[in-house]
Amino acid sequence: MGWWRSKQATKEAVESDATRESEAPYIPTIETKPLLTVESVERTFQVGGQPLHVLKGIAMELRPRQLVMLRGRSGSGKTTLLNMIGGLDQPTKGHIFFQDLPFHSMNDDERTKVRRKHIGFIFQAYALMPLLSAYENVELSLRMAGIPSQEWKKRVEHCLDLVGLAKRMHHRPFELSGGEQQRVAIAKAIAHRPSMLLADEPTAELDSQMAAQIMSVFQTIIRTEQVTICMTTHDPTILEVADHVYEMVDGKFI
Ligand SMILES: Nc1ncnc2c1ncn2[C@@H]1O[C@H](COP(=O)(O)OP(=O)(O)OP(=O)(O)O)[C@@H](O)[C@H]1O
Repeated sequence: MGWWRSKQATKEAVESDATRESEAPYIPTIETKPLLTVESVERTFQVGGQPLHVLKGIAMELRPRQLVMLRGRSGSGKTTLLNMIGGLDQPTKGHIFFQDLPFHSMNDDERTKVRRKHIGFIFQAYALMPLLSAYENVELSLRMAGIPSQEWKKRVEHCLDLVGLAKRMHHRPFELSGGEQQRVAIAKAIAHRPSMLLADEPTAELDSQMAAQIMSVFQTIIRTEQVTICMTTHDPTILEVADHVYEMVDGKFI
């Protein structure tokens, strides 16, 4: 293809994109107000009577429908930070606002209520009930969140369909592969429609193909469920799908 023709092809592609864009409804990709704001956060543990400074002044933001990754070596403080973002732990110093709610000054009961309604968690080791089927595992999370029982069936089926497991919903965890179990855990974590999903090393136990499937499911649920995802990882190969990567070294971002 000559220079002119390739230029013409590009022009046509741009014009047809522009036409599609003008027909599509306007959906802003990134809203301006952050979902979560972390300001000057420090976390110190007392170990054997000595202070251990694990987080040393962290500032970050999560915006609606972003996929954000925390990357760093083992022991750098990623899980400690994720626990704080999810309201499971509180900073020694600094502020964490989930929307307008000050996680740093709210008590355990107040944070638990926010967590149950608005946050979903995914762990490295799936955390499924071994005797319950995929369907029953997801249903359990709706029951725990206090969702009315008449809504369960539709929502459970929808969530399992989203993660590509509609045909496996009556399997128990031991009848599923590691990647499939992690996808059930994702369905379980999004069932109550949280606005934020936190995942601690969700791909660590999986081979690269299964890890790629999990990242593809994350991209789908950001789009369809309007969720924001913050995850920790060691894996450099999955970083390219992130909207933002925070690199942590010894309790600080670099
Ligand atoms: N409750 C605690 N009490 C004392 N020390 C703690 C506590 N929680 C975490 N630490 C210490 O804080 C440091 C950071 O731990 P953290 O689990 O946040 O690291 P990480 O980056 O998530 O590591 P990994 O990738 O191995 O999970 C470690 O030295 C750990 O021993």
